[in-house]
Amino acid sequence: MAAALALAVGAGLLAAAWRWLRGAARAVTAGSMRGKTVIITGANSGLGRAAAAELLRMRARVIMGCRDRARAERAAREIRAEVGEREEGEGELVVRELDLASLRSVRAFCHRVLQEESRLDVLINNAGIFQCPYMKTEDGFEMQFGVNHLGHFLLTNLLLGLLKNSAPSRVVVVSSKLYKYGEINFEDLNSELSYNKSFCYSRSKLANILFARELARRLEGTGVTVNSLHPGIVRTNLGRHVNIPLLAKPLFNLVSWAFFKTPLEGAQTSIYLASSPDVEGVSGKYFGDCKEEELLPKAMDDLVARKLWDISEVMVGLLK
Ligand SMILES: NC(=O)c1ccc[n+]([C@@H]2O[C@H](COP(=O)([O-])OP(=O)(O)OC[C@H]3O[C@@H](n4cnc5c(N)ncnc54)[C@H](O)[C@@H]3O)[C@@H](O)[C@H]2O)c1
Repeated sequence: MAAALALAVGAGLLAAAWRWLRGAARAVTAGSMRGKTVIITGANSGLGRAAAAELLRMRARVIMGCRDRARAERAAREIRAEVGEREEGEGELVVRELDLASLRSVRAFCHRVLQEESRLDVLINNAGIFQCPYMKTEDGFEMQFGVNHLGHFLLTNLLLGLLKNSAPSRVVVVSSKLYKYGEINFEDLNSELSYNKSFCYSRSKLANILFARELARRLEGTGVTVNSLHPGIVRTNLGRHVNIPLLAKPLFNLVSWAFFKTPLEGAQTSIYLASSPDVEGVSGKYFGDCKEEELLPKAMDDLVARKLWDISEVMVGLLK
């Protein structure tokens, strides 16, 4: 036990030194988003919070779409304190209620955005739920598929007109490398026959990529680009439903501190896709560490992507 602990501490120190040497803790993005409006879902925690702070630093008007208003207001206050006061027109942080597990809430959020905002330059579909026990959304969908895919599917579709009117504009979809273990099992999209929390997370993240590619195809020529990404393994609150035995917690914390990315490091690809001139006009691609990456054939299956789109339209009530 003592030897294992010493080994973990040694490895942790080595990893920390490596991170320091390569300067990974520094933000790699810079530039101005002055005059641009960005929506980030799940912006009060983890990757979304880090992206909100960076985009505010870059002078964007950032709308934080969050489920829990009090937590989101607290996060917004903290971010403003970190970033410093902004002059009028030099960036702003706005909190709006958005529960992706409720189609009613998604519709209300979009209704308010369409009433209040004259433009939308970037939509970052970031919020996510990971490996929760079997639960259903307000509308009766399996929670991970409902929040990670269907909620964002409706949200994006309802905001498409504003994105098109603001073109060139961008949709950024936060997926995960775990998509590799998912399948779009059309006969049980709601997991009524069986539920496996890991499979359902992976399936929802595969759905994110198929959605992004299909949306990119549908938006060709409109000036709205759509790309998906995986952020790497990041130290956030995403694992709140994962039970780690009490005794293993210190070791897990040490390993995650040493080897996982910080939220700011993990958010770099989202920020890059939202703001960099390098990806102007690039659409339908998948990124990791700010570089395009190859996808497995299952994530490039256009027939599955179209079928998923059609079924999702019916599930969220866009098509009767
Ligand atoms: N952390 C990682 O290692 C990792 C790896 C791959 C992909 N991701 C993806 O990154 C994204 C961000 O996750 P994170 O790691 O920052 O985790 P996080 O838990 O810190 O943040 C997730 C955010 O989503 C919000 N959210 C959850 N359910 C919601 C709902 N019903 N309505 C509105 N918001 C809701 C949470 O409140 C939170 O703000 C997720 O899509 C996740 O799948 C994370």
